[in-house]
Amino acid sequence: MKILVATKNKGKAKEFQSMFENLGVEILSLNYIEGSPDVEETGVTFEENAILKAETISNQMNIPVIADDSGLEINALEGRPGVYSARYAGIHKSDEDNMKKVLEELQDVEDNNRDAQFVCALAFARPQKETLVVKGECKGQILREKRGSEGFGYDPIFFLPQLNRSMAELAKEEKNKISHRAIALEKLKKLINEEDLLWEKP
Ligand SMILES: O=c1[nH]c(=O)c2ncn([C@@H]3O[C@H](COP(=O)(O)OP(=O)(O)OP(=O)(O)O)[C@@H](O)[C@H]3O)c2[nH]1
Ligand SMILES: [Mg+2]
Repeated sequence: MKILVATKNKGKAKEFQSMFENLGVEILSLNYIEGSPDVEETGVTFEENAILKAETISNQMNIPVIADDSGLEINALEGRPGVYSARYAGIHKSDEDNMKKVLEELQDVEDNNRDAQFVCALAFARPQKETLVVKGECKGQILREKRGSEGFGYDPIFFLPQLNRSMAELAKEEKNKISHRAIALEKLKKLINEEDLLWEKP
């Protein structure tokens, strides 16, 4: 079985592939589809943007599609970068630039006020069926400098106190057990299962 994930982010696509591996599902991302459009993320919430991406691509291709809209919310920055996480330092800036901006903004913020969470909304859009939407969160703290080289995005500056490591110091199997994306995906699988049970009733 193949599932299309409406993302151009290679880090996300890899994590989905890994999380679906033991189910025998192959994940395709928009990087495989020539000329696939950039869906404009005009929503103000993660859920709105996930629905926008999933429904636009599902309507265009007439197939079921999962989309992920995710980001980092930092309490001391009133929830920023939030839905702007991918473009926090500017549209064409890199993960490095985004991390640098966050670290600079938090320079004078005390260690006990650096709480943050990663948030992931997943939308599953299907032709002629209601779109399913779920959300997962993972709590941590923002470090003062990068640690580790796994993962993507802000992982090197996101510290998990309960594991005493940064997200970028976790092996992919470990991240894919505790991450915002893993938690959201578990919820989505549950919803799909419940739905199947409903449909299977005589
Ligand atoms: O360290 C991180 N570990 C993660 O696990 C993670 N998940 C999301 N993020 C950040 O949030 C943006 C999403 O923005 P986003 O949902 O719009 O995705 P994107 O624009 O990169 O790709 P697409 O899916 O829209 O095509 C990303 O670029 C990252 O900066 C993460 N950072
Ligand atoms: Mg995006």
